[in-house]
Amino acid sequence: MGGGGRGRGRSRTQRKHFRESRENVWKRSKSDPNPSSTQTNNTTWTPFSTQNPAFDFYYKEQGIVDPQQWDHFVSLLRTPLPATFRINSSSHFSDDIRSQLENDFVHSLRHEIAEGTETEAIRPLLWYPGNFAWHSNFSRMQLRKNQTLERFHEFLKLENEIGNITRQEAVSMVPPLFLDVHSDHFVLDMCAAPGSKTFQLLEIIHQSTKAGFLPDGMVIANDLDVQRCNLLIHQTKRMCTANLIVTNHEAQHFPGCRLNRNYERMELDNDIGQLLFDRVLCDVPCSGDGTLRKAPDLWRKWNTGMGHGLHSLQVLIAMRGISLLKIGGRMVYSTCSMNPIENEAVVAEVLRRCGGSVKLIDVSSELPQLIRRPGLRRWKVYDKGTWLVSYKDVPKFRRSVILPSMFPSGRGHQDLVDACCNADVGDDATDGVNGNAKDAIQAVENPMLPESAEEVPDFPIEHCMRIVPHDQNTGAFFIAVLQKVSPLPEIPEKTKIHIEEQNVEPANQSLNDAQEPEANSPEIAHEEGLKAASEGNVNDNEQNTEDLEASPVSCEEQNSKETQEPENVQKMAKRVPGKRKLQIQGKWRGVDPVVFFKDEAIVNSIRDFYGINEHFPFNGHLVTRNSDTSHVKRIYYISKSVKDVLELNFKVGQQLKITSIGLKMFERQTAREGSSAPCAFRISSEGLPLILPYITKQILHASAADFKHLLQNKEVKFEDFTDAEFGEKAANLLPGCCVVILAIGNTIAAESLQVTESTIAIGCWKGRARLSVMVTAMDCQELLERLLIRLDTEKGSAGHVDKSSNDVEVQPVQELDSKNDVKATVS
Ligand SMILES: C[S@@+](CC[C@H](N)C(=O)[O-])C[C@H]1O[C@@H](n2cnc3c(N)ncnc32)[C@H](O)[C@@H]1O
Repeated sequence: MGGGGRGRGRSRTQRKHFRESRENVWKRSKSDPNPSSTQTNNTTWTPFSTQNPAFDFYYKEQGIVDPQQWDHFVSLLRTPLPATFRINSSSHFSDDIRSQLENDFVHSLRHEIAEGTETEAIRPLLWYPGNFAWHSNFSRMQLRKNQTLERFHEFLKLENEIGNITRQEAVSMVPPLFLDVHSDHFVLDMCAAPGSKTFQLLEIIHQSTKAGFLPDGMVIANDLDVQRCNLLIHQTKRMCTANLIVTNHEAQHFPGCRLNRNYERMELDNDIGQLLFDRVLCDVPCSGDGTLRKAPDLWRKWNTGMGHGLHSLQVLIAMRGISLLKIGGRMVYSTCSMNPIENEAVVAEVLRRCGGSVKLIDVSSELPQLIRRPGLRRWKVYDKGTWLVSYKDVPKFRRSVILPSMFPSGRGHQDLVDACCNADVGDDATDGVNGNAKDAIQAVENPMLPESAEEVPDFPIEHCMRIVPHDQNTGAFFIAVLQKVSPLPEIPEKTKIHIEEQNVEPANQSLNDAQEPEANSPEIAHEEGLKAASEGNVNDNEQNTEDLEASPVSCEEQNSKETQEPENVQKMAKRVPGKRKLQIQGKWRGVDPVVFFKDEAIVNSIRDFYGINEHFPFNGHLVTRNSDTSHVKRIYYISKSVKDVLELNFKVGQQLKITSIGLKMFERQTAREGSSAPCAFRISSEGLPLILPYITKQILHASAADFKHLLQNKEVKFEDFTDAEFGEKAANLLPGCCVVILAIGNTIAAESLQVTESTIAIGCWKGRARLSVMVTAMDCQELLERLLIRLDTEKGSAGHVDKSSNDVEVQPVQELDSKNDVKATVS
């Protein structure tokens, strides 16, 4: 999906204005003379009136659509995209959500909206495994504005915020599915922000994990843009995972973290000697023209130069991904662009550079219900008003911009390299894409290039997949699945430096336009995202973080050619201006150190207070973002896999620039009564599901009536609980944090209750006279929904839950606290 900073650098007013102008782009009207408009349930949509003739011209000529399908293709591109969403397959509540959707919305919406038609208003996306993904017949704007859909829209918003549902464009869900991720895989998501695919990868990794356990795998989600990293952190925070590291690197220079060969093998307490991945997702920055349906304003800006400017960066990122892949590992390369220069040309160039060590896999038998088209075998390059069929057609003065690798055969590549090393850069060097004309590479024409040679790739490039809007009413996407079958060939040093440097667009400036659609996608959190992200572990220090910046790479590792950090990192740092310079390896000032938390006194006090049994591993699994452990406010829990990577990172001189790691497990809490609570740390809502099966003290089991009472009132005096015995037990707890579990049926005897994945529990604070709930209003609202569904199921009533007959007061969403945890009002 086209990424890049929509909303970035805009003021609140500018953003509001921007949202409004976007809404005006698709104008709604009752009478529409335009034959290409779409009729949906009595609402007629007039398509955006501005077309881009260059777009039509380019894609018609590239032959991405059969001429007889062209009108259908364009009419769909000009029609708003139907909203799609996915139930979090690893969520404890996914069964509840599914039954709520089926009971409340499929039937009622069909009845109210689509009466008299055969079409269901919402239905499962059949190609998505397990039918976790759903398709609606409404665009996002229809969902927002149509009153009949209001309750459904509120449901989607709430469940999305909580993390049980993710609103995501259907085609954007495809690339992670072709990665074939297993729960024990180490996965790298190279260009991950805003994180919709990262979330999906985490879902897959966690899918069959039992309560209280963590999968063996992990995900590293990386993005170049620090602000988009914050969106990513906000997005993935909803997953409550201990198996994630968020990093902030240029993907093409992602560190290899290879241990010095002289490192004593004996000292390794794990098997990781370098950072290699089972799976790599390479969802690169692109021109984003496959997202026109949700970002029609891109149409105005679209031009062929966008693809040209990104091609080299895309190749570099994909090559780095391949080099970080284990032998036998899979990499998915994807874009939300239809442009062959960003797609087939990149894949073909990667295959050429990898010389047989990487294969393009035929995945036609996977996800059979997903309609896709084969990759193009022929395409042309359009530059300055001319179609170029082969590199030999490129005028000399354009050879800094139009590269051999943009053509199907890729021929001319070696000539370009040779020319780079030999040729003088003359005065005729014109504007390179990156604006540094003097650095532009000059190539000489290869007189040996056979005139008649057919311009097609030497690879089965048709194994790539193109998803187009008019096949299944979606956006457009390009996907290629690659497998590394043997080590990469050694690249001559001279060539390598040249390849690294050629024609790389200064990403932050030029990508902004191209990436706007992604930034405006439904899956992006809005302002709250940034706000909440700052509550993540990006910055946990109260002191000046400048002093604490991660140390630059200091190891003298003897990297293999394959995993070595490209030598020109420092050169790049000198070349790039301002902000980007700060973002080069370990130089970004806002990132706090990651420190293993080893304060035994605190750890023991937590263990004793909650009676956490010894099966829950603490040793080496707790980290903080503050080197002064006496001032630690938050303690994060990391999985064994993340711990192994972190230990490796320390051994190689902290090459990884980590912006977020692990799951917030404990948070310092001071009671209003002063220091009366024996334990200074409360369990955070995010960490509770993981640690719950191991807690033996400070725990209560409430009947549905008392649980509901707590959720509705947030504070309940001990004597006000329906069950007097429960009130008494609550009064007898030690002051401070405690956990209240919803009892099943009429059973509240603790011994008969087993914590499972679907157990509902909340953190509370035991004060002098009352229990106070320590979860957000939004979490309360969501838990009440779950409670009602459970009660309904227990009653055995089939079908619809009539919320109106229940005395639950649901709070309006806008009043909700954006924080995940709230401080309790301690009595
Ligand atoms: C297509 S978007 C990624 C969308 C993301 N995979 C998702 O599903 O939410 C591309 C991302 O690449 C990032 N990016 C651009 N240049 C990059 C680079 N050189 N290294 C790493 N990330 C980069 C952008 O900030 C943007 O967030």
